[in-house]
Amino acid sequence: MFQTNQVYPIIWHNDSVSLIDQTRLPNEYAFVEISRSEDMAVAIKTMIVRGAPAIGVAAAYGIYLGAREIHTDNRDEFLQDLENVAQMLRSTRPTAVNLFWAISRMMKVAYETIGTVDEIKKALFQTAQAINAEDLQTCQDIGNNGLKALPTQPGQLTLLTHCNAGALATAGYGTALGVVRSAWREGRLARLFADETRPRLQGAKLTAWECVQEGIPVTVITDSMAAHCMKQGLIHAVVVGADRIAANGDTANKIGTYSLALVSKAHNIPFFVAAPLSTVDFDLADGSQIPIEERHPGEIYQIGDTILTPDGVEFYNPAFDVTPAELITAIITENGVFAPSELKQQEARKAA
Ligand SMILES: CSC[C@H]1O[C@H](OP(=O)(O)O)[C@H](O)[C@@H]1O
Repeated sequence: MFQTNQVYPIIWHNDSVSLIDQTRLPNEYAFVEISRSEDMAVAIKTMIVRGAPAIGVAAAYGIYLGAREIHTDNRDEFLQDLENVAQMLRSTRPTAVNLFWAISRMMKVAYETIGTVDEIKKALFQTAQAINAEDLQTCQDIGNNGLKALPTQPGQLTLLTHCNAGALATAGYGTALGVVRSAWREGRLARLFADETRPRLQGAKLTAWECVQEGIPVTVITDSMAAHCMKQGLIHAVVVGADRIAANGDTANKIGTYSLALVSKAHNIPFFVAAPLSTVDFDLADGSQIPIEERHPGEIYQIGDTILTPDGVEFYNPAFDVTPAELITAIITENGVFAPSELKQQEARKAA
């Protein structure tokens, strides 16, 4: 399952969780060892670990780490204290539904495990490990299903992506970048264009880094260049990730995705969303109620030690936007490729 030459952002190692510190890439490939639930919450909130599926996996381990910190043999007391851990992890970031899905799955195991507190803790550890392994397999399935969706272009494709929906944003392999990886490995990809993705620059820093690791030709552009590249005929298709997809296919993803979908439509370029079913919120009829995280304005006005703006200005820093289903050509999942209107049929196949 886990191969030595691949990128895995979250690994259980030496009785703690080893996270790639994504805030230090691409200049440093460093790890943070997490052995306490509070530290996992900080790692998610500060984006040491980020990406919808990845923060779901991280939260799952966070629940287990929290369970380990509870010292009682009384089941009711244990479950009450574990609820407090779950609430702490739920409060880290509001948009990616994978976080809430993973916490819900872990808490269901805690309540449904008949046995001692120690037996519950063991079941929680096994479930966190399973969520990690399942997401890796899911991403590989998404990548392969993406091959059926991509245009059958004479010659090789040039794709464009936004932000980082790669191995770093998942348990490994990636969703949107998983489709790119599969196309590259099948000899169908000529080049990837990566939006730098202001303000956190996940495209320039993380997607480009993943491509260089794998030898995938990558061109980094600023977000505002995407329309021009499309008008020049440089882009054959767009594939992005997702943080929360509503039942009708409306999709919340990194800020800038909505405008990318609009220009894709204007240029009649296929626009794909690649995501596991754990990213679909079937309880939401449409995207109007998806909570959009607002982050610190410093992400806008500061890069490194450089302050970009004068005093006296205001800032608005929504980390995500919502792309309406009608702008999405298809949603690529582990179960296949679906038009947004077909997504509802997949509800029964989503792991509880
Ligand atoms: C595999 S989808 C990851 C998804 O999450 C990213 O957001 P963030 O970097 O803020 O966690 C971005 O929206 C990606 O598309």
